[in-house]
Amino acid sequence: MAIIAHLLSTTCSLDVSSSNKLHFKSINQCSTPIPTSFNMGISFLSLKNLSLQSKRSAKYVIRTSVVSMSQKAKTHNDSGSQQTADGDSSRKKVMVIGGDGYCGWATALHLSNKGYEVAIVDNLIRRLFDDQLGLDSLTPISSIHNRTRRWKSLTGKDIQLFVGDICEFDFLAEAFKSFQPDAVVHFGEQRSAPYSMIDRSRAVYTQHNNVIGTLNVLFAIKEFREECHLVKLGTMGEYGTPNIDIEEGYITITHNGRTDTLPYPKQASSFYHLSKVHDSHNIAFTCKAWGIRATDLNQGVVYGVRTDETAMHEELVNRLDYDAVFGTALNRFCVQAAVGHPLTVYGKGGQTRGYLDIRDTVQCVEIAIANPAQPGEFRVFNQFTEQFSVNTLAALVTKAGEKLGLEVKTISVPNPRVEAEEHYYNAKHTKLIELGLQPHLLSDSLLDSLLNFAVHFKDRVDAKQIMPSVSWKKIGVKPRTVAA
Ligand SMILES: O=c1ccn([C@@H]2O[C@H](COP(=O)(O)OP(=O)(O)O[C@H]3O[C@H](CS(=O)(=O)O)[C@@H](O)[C@H](O)[C@H]3O)[C@@H](O)[C@H]2O)c(=O)[nH]1
Repeated sequence: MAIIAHLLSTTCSLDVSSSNKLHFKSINQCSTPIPTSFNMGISFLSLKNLSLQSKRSAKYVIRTSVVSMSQKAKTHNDSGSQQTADGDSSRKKVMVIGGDGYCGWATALHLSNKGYEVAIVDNLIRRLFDDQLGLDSLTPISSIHNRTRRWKSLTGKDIQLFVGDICEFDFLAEAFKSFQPDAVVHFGEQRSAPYSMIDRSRAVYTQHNNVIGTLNVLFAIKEFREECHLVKLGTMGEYGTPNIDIEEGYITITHNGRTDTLPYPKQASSFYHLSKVHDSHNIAFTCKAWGIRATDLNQGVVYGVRTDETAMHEELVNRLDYDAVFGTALNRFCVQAAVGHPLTVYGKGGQTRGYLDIRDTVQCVEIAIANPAQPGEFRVFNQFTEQFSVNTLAALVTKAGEKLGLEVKTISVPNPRVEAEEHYYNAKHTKLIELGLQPHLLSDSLLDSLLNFAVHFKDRVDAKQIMPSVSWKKIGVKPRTVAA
């Protein structure tokens, strides 16, 4: 281990192959440059003694936990099983890109628990964003290596790990050829709207990382694994807030006497949300042109932290963001209530979105994988279970907080975003239900447990991270640190 640690702190690239041989390549040989935006932005950022150069050597490739023969030979009767042509029972292989993040980690464990053979692909940059901006998860989270080791020791199940950047095609190609996935779940994107609106470099980074990463995944499927089903995390934010019902991906329009079913109009409202629109177009095109099979999961705002698997051990605990850059509305409100900070409703608070429990995120992805799209099909599911306005969420958290003896106040914060604050919103979300989704609707007990969770960790809250400091209108070209 000491040797490996030393090597990682130098400018070497490391590949631990399945034959347990170590392969070294110089970074110059194998990597494309860090996105320019990062090179530009980094010197302005508070790095809390972090050595960026060593963090950047996350451009190495580590592959661990090769599935043992004995494990392969086991019979699985759960949803991860499939019959091979010769009648052998083997497990469906799922590559979870972004498997160290909030939704990705919970999903990787869930699929592993259900009998799928899982590999996580991740460049660990989400952890670097926290270090750059001086943020931290409410919950203490273990390293990805400790996470997967703990999972193995608790369940006997291996999760393979490929640490690297999917924007580097060579890395992704190696991971594909080595793991040979039957399905790829792609969470590996910069997913914060405020992050994408900090400055020019973050806007460019977000679109480069998300669009190029997805393009590379599409090329990898075409080149190495034609039958592989792409399950891509999109967003309900692709649709914006039109004054008509939102359909699931497509709308049938009659115009000048002719009728066609067309992609639903996209009106995204941040450089992040726009990156998902661009992804959807690229995926739709490659389904048509190359026969890729894909499901775009237009997910709403996720809340909650515990899933059956992450609750098994403290080293498996998921991250929970409450800061104004990565924290999402309901999670933020629960943490705010726990520490006595007024709930931060932006503007008039009539902003309505689709929401879902993280336990339903993992269920939806499992359903999509178990019911793959056909070759050439670009399928779109709206992945949320209930709609709420921000004002309604604040009222629910106030009521739940009071039951626990917390005094909860709400303030109206000048809206840092450009978005409608009062609008019509009615989005369809029936396709996943038809395939068997059993929603965990927002209940008093979930709010109680989320609030209790937040109270438990309240000493870890940095109150300076709660108020928003990223403005949609003030975004400029100058790289900036989001001041705490
Ligand atoms: O303290 C807050 C935080 C948010 N909001 C409002 O709550 C709504 C939702 O904001 P959010 O930060 O919870 O969610 P958003 O930025 O839309 O992004 C999150 O939810 C998206 C789904 S959706 O919103 O597009 O349906 C995912 O794609 C993203 O990855 C995820 O970060 C917005 O109108 C926002 O203005 C407040 O009023 N107060």
